[in-house]
Amino acid sequence: MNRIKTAIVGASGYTGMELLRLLLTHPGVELVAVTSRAEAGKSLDEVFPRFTKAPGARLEFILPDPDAIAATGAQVAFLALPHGVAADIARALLERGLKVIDLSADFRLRDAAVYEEFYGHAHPAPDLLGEAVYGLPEARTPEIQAARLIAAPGCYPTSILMPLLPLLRENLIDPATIVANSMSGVSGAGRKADLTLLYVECNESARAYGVPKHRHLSEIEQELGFAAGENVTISFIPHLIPVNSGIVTTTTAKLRDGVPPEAIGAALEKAYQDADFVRLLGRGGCADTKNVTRTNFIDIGWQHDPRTGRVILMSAEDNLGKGAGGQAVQCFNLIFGLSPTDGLQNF
Ligand SMILES: NC(=O)C1=CN([C@@H]2O[C@H](COP(=O)(O)OP(=O)(O)OC[C@H]3O[C@@H](n4cnc5c(N)ncnc54)[C@H](OP(=O)(O)O)[C@@H]3O)[C@@H](O)[C@H]2O)C=CC1
Ligand SMILES: CC(=O)N[C@@H](CCC(=O)OP(=O)(O)O)C(=O)O
Repeated sequence: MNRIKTAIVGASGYTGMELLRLLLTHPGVELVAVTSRAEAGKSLDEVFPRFTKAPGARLEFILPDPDAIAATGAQVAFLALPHGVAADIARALLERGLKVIDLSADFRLRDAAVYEEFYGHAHPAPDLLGEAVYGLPEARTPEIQAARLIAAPGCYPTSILMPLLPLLRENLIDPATIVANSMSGVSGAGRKADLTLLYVECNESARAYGVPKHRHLSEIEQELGFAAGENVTISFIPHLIPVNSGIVTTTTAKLRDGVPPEAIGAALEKAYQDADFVRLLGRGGCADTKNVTRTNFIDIGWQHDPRTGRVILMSAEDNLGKGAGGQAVQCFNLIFGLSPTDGLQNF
């Protein structure tokens, strides 16, 4: 079988490293380019000794220059770059005939004005927003299969949208009552020097941040709105906790009048019973990050509180896995007609 010639742009960061972990042994992938400005000229195993015995470990980092990337024959590029930077490189690679799977936030929103409101600068490529597909595979399989440009969802949004979308589509909950609390490991903030992310600052610390308007609210509310068929505004409170990776999210919302609690479990089963990477824990199942880190799974449990009339949804994923690199590889498998689980069978 011809393997797909693949580039990772921004391969020296945390999501880039997770993509390397998944793609170096993916049966359908030939890794032909990895980029980093700081590491250009060094080989993968020099930068990441953990990959020393992996096939392709001697591949050298190059600069993130679109011509140089295209010259390697790459057919597809994963962009693991900061938002604001990814859009220009995406455009240049699309113009050179590559497909692009962007892990940044640059193409997740349909409305450039909402991007500007939440990201604080004008959208760098508003003309491409119309064709980008929000890459949540369980919700958009046919669109992803046909796409040239994928916007892989954010880590928090994935953990919030996966349990809520089936309930909103079936009109089981009141969207105005949704409250989501998430806790994330520190790798969610990227591999960068930042005083607040130093070991001593984080390792005995747990705190909320980004309140009341974390930038992920923009895509969460966009996607919830599509499912509900109306504008949706929610409360979302992220927290930083002292683990390397993993996100656990607890979301509550009021059931619509007359909806029996069992309808929640039935809607989740209907949506995800055949999904390769969703594990339903049933009523009372409390999702735990320890069961999902280093995998592409999202675990989802639920409970009903008769005192408040609220459903409680509990989800856990790896922010670098289902929240980023793993989900991007799921999209890659769909685009190239590969087996959905290729490269992702880590337990
Ligand atoms: N970490 C996470 O859990 C998640 C992250 N994401 C998103 O994925 C993207 C990557 O995140 P993450 O891996 O954490 O980030 P990192 O900061 O860990 O890595 C960023 C990468 O981009 C490169 N880079 C940085 N600035 C530029 C630039 N101006 N031009 C070209 N290359 C650049 C860096 O290498 P160098 O500086 O050497 O060029 C590095 O390889 C971000 O958009 C992030 O928001 C999405 C979901 C989850
Ligand atoms: C713990 C932590 O800092 N998490 C990051 C998650 C954001 C992220 O990676 O998301 P994008 O892909 O949308 O940029 C944050 O809150 O900014």
